[in-house]
Amino acid sequence: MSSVIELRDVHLGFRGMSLLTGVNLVIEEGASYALHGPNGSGKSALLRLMCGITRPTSGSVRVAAKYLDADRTYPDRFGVAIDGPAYVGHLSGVQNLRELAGIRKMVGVARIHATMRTFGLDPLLRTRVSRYSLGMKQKLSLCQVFLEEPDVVLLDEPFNALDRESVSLLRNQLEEFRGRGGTLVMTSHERAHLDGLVDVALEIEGGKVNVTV
Ligand SMILES: Nc1ncnc2c1ncn2[C@@H]1O[C@H](COP(=O)(O)OP(=O)(O)OP(=O)(O)O)[C@@H](O)[C@H]1O
Repeated sequence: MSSVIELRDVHLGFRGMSLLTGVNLVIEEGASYALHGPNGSGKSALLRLMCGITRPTSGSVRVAAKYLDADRTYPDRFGVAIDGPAYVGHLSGVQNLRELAGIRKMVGVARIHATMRTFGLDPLLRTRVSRYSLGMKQKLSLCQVFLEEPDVVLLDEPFNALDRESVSLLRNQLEEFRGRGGTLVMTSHERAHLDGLVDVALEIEGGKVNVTV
């Protein structure tokens, strides 16, 4: 196995407060990780570090070269949902995804519709996203993550606001993603949702990350 992300002696602080204090962690290709810890322990902050949205105060975060090229600071082939859904409120769900797909032109309308159906969203629904329910916004965010068939997926509380059927749809999608060798790191306060979906459980405690399974 090769590593996708390596954190070496990572410290992260804000305004004199230390959140992470010497994190050493290797995310291996094709493995799935659960990231646990109490509210405010730094789970989202760690996910942001892993994809380069934020930089550590000290230490290093290295993403495997195959996901980066010379002019790239944000890794390629990563699907990330960390800080809640990002969308254009006055557009419909399908219009939002078409805008997103238009940036890289990797996928067409058929793939957009199929992805929406995977998560239980109707591609023909014309409701603007600002009027979507919380669960519908969450599903749209998951569509954004999986639309271009990423190799590495980082998800912060992906089961939030999902009803039972949608939880099952997401679990199916994550199983399929694992089945095709994807690398996954995700948080969930509802540990049962992750049953059978992860190889390694990580726990943030006192600014450090411990492997618990
Ligand atoms: N950019 C930032 N500037 C200042 N403080 C920050 C920043 N990012 C995170 N924090 C602080 O770091 C702490 C940890 O936040 P984080 O969102 O990573 O926790 P979490 O473990 O994901 O929590 P939860 O379980 O509630 O989602 C919080 O107190 C937060 O306010």
